[in-house]
Amino acid sequence: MAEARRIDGKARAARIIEEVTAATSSLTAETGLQPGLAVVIVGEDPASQVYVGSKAKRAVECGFKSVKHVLDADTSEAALLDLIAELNADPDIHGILVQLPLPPQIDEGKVIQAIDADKDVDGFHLVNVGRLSTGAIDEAFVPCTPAGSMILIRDVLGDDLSGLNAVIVGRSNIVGKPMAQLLLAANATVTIAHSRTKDLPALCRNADILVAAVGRPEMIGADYVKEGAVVIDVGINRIDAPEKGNNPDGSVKTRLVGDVAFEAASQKAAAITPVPGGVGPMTIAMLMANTLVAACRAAGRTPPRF
Ligand SMILES: NC(=O)C1=CN([C@@H]2O[C@H](COP(=O)(O)OP(=O)(O)OC[C@H]3O[C@@H](n4cnc5c(N)ncnc54)[C@H](OP(=O)(O)O)[C@@H]3O)[C@@H](O)[C@H]2O)C=CC1
Ligand SMILES: Nc1nc(=O)c2c([nH]1)NC[C@@H]1CN(c3ccc(C(=O)N[C@@H](CCC(=O)O)C(=O)O)cc3)C=[N+]21
Repeated sequence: MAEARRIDGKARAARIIEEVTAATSSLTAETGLQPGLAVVIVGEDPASQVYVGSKAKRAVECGFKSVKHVLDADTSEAALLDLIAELNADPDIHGILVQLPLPPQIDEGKVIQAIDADKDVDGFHLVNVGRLSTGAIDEAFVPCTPAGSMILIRDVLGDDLSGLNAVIVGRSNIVGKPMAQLLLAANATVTIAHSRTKDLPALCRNADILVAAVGRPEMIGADYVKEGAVVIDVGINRIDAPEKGNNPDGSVKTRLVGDVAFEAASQKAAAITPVPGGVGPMTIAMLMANTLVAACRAAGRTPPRF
């Protein structure tokens, strides 16, 4: 079979950002309301800092008010909950994102549930999880990574996935489970695999749609891929790249790879997302889309669909 089509998540994300920017401009012109996004980061994890930085940059591009709160790594749970209460009460803030993971002294579940469900642009609050899993998708905030992945899948296969087998590798609350809900809502036959799954390659070879959200660099090789499958690589793994030489400080340079061995899997897939430039940019675009939706709802307007 011919080499797979490379799904350009970066270009697709740029189109979503354009749509969000246009819709924001009308919302602000007609109602005077400017969408506001607050991003909260606890600690100095440099990888997280990069994501938070690009989120803030995109938010400004969209015409949002963007606020970033960086708290010390040793911040107490109580102090973080106080900040969330403040943001919940702030009428200029429509979306709140608390970057995960949080340091060990803070209970992540408690923090997520403290965010006003109507400002929960990550879609992690139990109310939004419940809406998604009961089919009230239009009222929910859908988690950004699965929502972005779903757009890429729909671009290739259309809105109705009837008769198609989807396998998701990974069962996290932020990626695997909501991804399964979206695929199910689109009529796919869904299987969720994880570290206890028996004979994973054989299971994956049954997938017309294969979503890898494992966190293991290039684990999904050609032997996991059905001929003609659509492969969505959610994984973001930074690995040493000695071939690139060293940084000025003597440390070895790194590169980003997904959970899928891209070249090998491309020989069998019909379409596949790269890393970088695949799901990652879509995640950020959907965060902007969710923030716009939150602001539209606050203004009593029907939000656009993405
Ligand atoms: N592109 C983006 O925007 C985003 C990318 N990511 C990336 O996606 C990946 C997954 O993230 P996340 O869901 O948070 O990760 P988690 O670590 O929460 O979950 C990983 C899942 O993979 C399963 N798993 C681990 N090893 C194996 C294995 N050998 N075989 C089968 N299953 C396995 C685990 O199984 P078990 O439950 O049994 O332990 C678990 O369900 C990471 O690389 C992360 O960086 C995450 C969020 C956004
Ligand atoms: N509350 C919360 N919400 C999140 O959505 C969330 C989080 N916590 N914690 C961390 C993960 C990870 N994540 C990514 C977002 C964008 C890229 C992204 O844009 N990646 C670029 C490359 C970026 C680079 O070069 O480093 C790409 O794949 O092309 C990656 C990863 C969101 N996450």
